[in-house]
Amino acid sequence: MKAFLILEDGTVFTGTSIGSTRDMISEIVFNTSMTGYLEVLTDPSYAGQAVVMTYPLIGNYGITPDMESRKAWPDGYIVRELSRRPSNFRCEGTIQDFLAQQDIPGIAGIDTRALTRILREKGTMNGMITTNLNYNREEILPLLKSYHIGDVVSRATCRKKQVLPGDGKKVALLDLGAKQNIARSLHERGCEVTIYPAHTAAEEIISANPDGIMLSNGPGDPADCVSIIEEIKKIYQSNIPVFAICLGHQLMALAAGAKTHKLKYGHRGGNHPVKDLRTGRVYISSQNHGYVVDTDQMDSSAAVPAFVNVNDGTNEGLEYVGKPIFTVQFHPEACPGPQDSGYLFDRFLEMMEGSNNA
Ligand SMILES: NC(=O)CC[C@H](N)C(=O)O
Repeated sequence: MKAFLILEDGTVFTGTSIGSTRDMISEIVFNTSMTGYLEVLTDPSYAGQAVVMTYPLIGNYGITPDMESRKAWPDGYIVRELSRRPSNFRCEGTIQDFLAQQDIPGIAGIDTRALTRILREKGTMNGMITTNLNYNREEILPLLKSYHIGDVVSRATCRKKQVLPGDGKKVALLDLGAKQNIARSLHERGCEVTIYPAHTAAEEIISANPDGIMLSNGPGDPADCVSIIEEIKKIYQSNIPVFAICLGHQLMALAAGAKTHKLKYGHRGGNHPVKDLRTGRVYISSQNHGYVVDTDQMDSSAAVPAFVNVNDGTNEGLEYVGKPIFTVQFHPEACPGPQDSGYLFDRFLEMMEGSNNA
């Protein structure tokens, strides 16, 4: 069946429908990872976005047990070509069936590199995938222009508190739409991990007396998370060690009085170089973010840059002054992508060892 991708600037791509055939409107973002499409699909940070994969052949190893959460999150999925016959000893099905089961509309057979060039030059924009042959472009364009994602963290977070037992440090993980490998990375280092829903009051977390608090990744515009930022301000005031990733990093910065802004087309992929300003060493990181902390206007008595993106010089991490808090914009939990920065979980463990609170 034919499908169309209509962009906010009026460009139309014609391809083949994959997954669900219903209409969808979303923000269109591109990911440059060459593998790990299942971890991308199940990363809750994609809630409220449709993902274009720039790598031209997707689905080669089918659906494997590499889910990063309970379901797929993107509103839509855009590929050049889907593998017709996946092959892998762990393969449990095809991506086509998975997208249909998860009710995600997609489009295949379009020039995803041409599409990515448009998004890179004009910036991220909204788009629609439709299978309606009689779509009316003039009616659709204003809908695309006025579309706004809204509160996606509430959709992506867990419903109930959950505990992963361990004999080591007690970590409270605030689930803003967390990828599973964050909890797994702490758990495999012996930690007892208590996962809290995003709207948990800071008092509840602090009164459980954890050795450390981890703020996870998550979807949407960080500045929209007004009530969560208020709770994070209380976490900032406590002297409990904090490690935060991506949305967690942005929310801690907002809680400390900084500002965030939207990047032209974001960083999404598995080969973004980041420099650790403490050691001068560069790591290749996994990334998925559209917003960034504005360090130009940040009060340097509150926090100082700890990592910087080597490609565009944007902030990739902060170290808080006089507080056991450090936060990163990239993904040390990888999944998908390089595991080079996994050592940051060890740094968090060391920080919990050294803290008065621990
Ligand atoms: N992976 C994330 O946590 C992303 C954070 C935020 N939603 C952004 O796009 O910048």
